[in-house]
Amino acid sequence: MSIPTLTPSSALRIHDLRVAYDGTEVLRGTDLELRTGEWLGLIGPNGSGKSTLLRALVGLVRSTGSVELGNGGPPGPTDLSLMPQSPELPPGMTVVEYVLLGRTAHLGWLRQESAADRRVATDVLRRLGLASFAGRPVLQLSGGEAQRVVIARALAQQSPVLLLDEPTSALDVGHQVEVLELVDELRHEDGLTVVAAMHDLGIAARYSDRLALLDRGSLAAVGAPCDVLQEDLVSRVYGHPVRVHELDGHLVVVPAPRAARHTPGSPVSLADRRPTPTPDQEVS
Ligand SMILES: Nc1ncnc2c1ncn2[C@@H]1O[C@H](COP(=O)(O)OP(=O)(O)OP(=O)(O)O)[C@@H](O)[C@H]1O
Repeated sequence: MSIPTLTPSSALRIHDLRVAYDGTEVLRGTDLELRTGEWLGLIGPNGSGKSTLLRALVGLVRSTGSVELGNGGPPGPTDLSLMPQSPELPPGMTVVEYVLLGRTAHLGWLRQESAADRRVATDVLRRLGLASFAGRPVLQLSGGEAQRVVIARALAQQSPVLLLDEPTSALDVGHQVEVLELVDELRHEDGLTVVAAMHDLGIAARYSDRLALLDRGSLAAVGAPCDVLQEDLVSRVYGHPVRVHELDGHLVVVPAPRAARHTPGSPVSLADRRPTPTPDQEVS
């Protein structure tokens, strides 16, 4: 695979990134270049390598290949911020203390948060509608509240590149839109670059400039959502037929029946005519 050219507006260049667990390669030679301010949606079935790719970018798993910032150097501790899929919430910590952990990489040698760090944390909490939760123990939050607090911690890091691993999986539709709109606002206002692994293909298409589709550790397609969300490609990669529709100008992906068992007017198969067995006729 050819090396993508690093343009001056690149936020990140990933070249030949590979990860193996116990000798089995689960991420195979990934090449991607992210433009500054771009939103890249990472999609693919369970186990296709989305989290592994995000974790490799921040050095949480051992990888080979290279990850470079736009200036050609390796990312430092404040350059990439990852919101993990299932973070552990520390017992005994309040919401604001947890969000302040996002400032860790910015702390000076005294390791003390400044008033400016606390301002960032409270501002992020306010923007996510979590101000009233600041003093609550993190372990007492609902799943959706906890997910927003974890996003708040990632945003408090104020990194130019934000990596989100299924950021809205626990959120109701209202909070889903609220969180994604806030991230979108930040990227337009501050030039934030976003990589978000998402299972809802319609939502991914709605917010992403480009989608990267992973299939068993390899990139099957990268491009504009309408080019990647092709019925035959998505059906093949996900192993289930899908239909892609356009609704109010947005793409919607819905599962299709694997094969119609019976439609009115069509011949009924023998299997369909067979009477349902009574309990004593059940075969083991
Ligand atoms: N720590 C680990 N040790 C061994 N194998 C792992 C480990 N973490 C992930 N894997 C394997 O690597 C592959 C990719 O997993 P990964 O979590 O990156 O997939 P994913 O696309 O994020 O999946 P999902 O959509 O289910 O979250 C899977 O086969 C998974 O079982």
